[in-house]
Amino acid sequence: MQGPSKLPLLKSGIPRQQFKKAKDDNHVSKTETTENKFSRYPHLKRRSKSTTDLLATNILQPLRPLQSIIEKRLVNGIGGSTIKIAKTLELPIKKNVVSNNASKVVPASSSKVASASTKQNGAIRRQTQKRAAPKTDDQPKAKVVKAPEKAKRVASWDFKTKFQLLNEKHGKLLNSHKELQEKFSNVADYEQYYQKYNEIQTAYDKQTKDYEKIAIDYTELKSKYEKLVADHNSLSKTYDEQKTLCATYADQLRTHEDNLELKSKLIEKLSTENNWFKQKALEWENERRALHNTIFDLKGNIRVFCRVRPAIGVTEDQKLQCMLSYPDEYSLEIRKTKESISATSGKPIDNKADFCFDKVFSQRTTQEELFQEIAPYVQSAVDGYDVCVFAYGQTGSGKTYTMLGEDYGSEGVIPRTVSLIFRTVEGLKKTNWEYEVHASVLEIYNENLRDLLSPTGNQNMEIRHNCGRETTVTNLTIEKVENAEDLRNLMELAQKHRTVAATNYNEHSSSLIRLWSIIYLRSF
Ligand SMILES: Nc1ncnc2c1ncn2[C@@H]1O[C@H](COP(=O)(O)OP(=O)(O)OP(=O)(O)O)[C@@H](O)[C@H]1O
Repeated sequence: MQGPSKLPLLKSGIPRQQFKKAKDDNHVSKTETTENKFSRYPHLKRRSKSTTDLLATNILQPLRPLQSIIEKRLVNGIGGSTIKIAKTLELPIKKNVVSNNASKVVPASSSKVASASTKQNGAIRRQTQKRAAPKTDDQPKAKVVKAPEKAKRVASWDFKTKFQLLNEKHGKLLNSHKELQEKFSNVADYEQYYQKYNEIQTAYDKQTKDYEKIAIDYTELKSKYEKLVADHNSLSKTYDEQKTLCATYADQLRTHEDNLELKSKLIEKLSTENNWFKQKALEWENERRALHNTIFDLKGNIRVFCRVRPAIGVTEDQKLQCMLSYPDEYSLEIRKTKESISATSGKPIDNKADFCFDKVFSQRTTQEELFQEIAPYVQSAVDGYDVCVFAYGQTGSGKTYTMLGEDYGSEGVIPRTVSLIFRTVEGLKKTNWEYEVHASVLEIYNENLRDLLSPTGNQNMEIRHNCGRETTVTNLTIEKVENAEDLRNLMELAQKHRTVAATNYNEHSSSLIRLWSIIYLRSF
């Protein structure tokens, strides 16, 4: 260890080697420092300390709150005079602050000019640093470049002048403070900006909510869009299939159209032939009618048939009084079972009788077989000729059974005639014939006429014959019938009226003539 006592001391009492080191480190001025002077003039040092304390208490301390503001203003480019004041007052000044004036605060390595200026004013700066060092050890140190103007030298003991200078600087600081206050009046603008900011924030929040809503809608729409795209693809596929199908159908349609054209021509040809055949059929029909009528004329206009009904209420062991035999289809032979002897000659009487008819129907003849013989007359009626079919015989002989019949399968002549008429008419309509069928039912009893289709049974009726050989009955109900069912209904109605009227006369009287049906056809 090297103790300080062994080093040569300077006049101020500082070891020379230490002083030299301080000088090299630029911590100590070449000239005599204020501290040395104070050490030489203790009374000045005491006065100086009390004045510095006074300044620090009364001037510097109130100005401390402005320190940060001044720094900000310096950063924002406030004039170099403020920097000077700050430097003078040893206020901590931020680095990297560049002023437009001659005085600058710059980084130590940023400018050679700054270094040169620092050298020129090294003494003053070192003095200031030395004074300020004990007060603000923890404050950041700033490299201050003083303006090149020559500072007014003030004697170190002339505290009055220093105080005046400080007062002037204080006044300048106040002015600066005033300027700053004026500039801080822009706070109102900031409030407006803040209000504007709030409005913008509110609008931003609203826009954010709208955006979120739109985002949700967008998601839904996107899913819908994707669904629609899928549907579109499906429909497109179906459309393509249908298009292909349409093309196939179009080809088929063209083929059918060609076929249709051919068939139309064929139909036209067949239609011509059909008309020819219709014409021929009409001619043949007229010829047939003429031949049919000729045959009936040859057979005779009035034809008599005989039908034998089976015995009713007779058992097989009971012996009948007569025997029937049918030598041929036109003859009927009746023979008595008991021989009788002539009272005059005493010889046996011939008990046999022979009858001839246009046709004989035995008791085994069915309704169908009988109608086969009647049917040609129906054809004559349809051909336009007058035809009358009636049954004659004693009571219980089977007239009603033959003409009307009984249950299903044993229908008589009239129901079968009705069915045949309408079948024939339907066939003839195809050969351009038009038919109307009318029906009436008339009963004659003791020269009195009764209309069986009228509920009141019209009494004022007369039979009249005109020159055209047409026989009519006045006030007779004539109903137009469209089909077989209509005609059967009319016959049921006539049967009903007949039953009511039967109480007024003798049903078994030979004076009763019942014209069950007068059916006439009108052809065009
Ligand atoms: N061919 C037949 N086959 C079977 N039964 C028959 C035949 N003809 C008639 N009959 C029967 O004889 C009975 C008398 O017949 P129907 O009533 O037809 O006689 P009718 O001549 O009409 O008598 P009326 O003049 O009194 O009215 C009936 O019971 C009927 O069923």
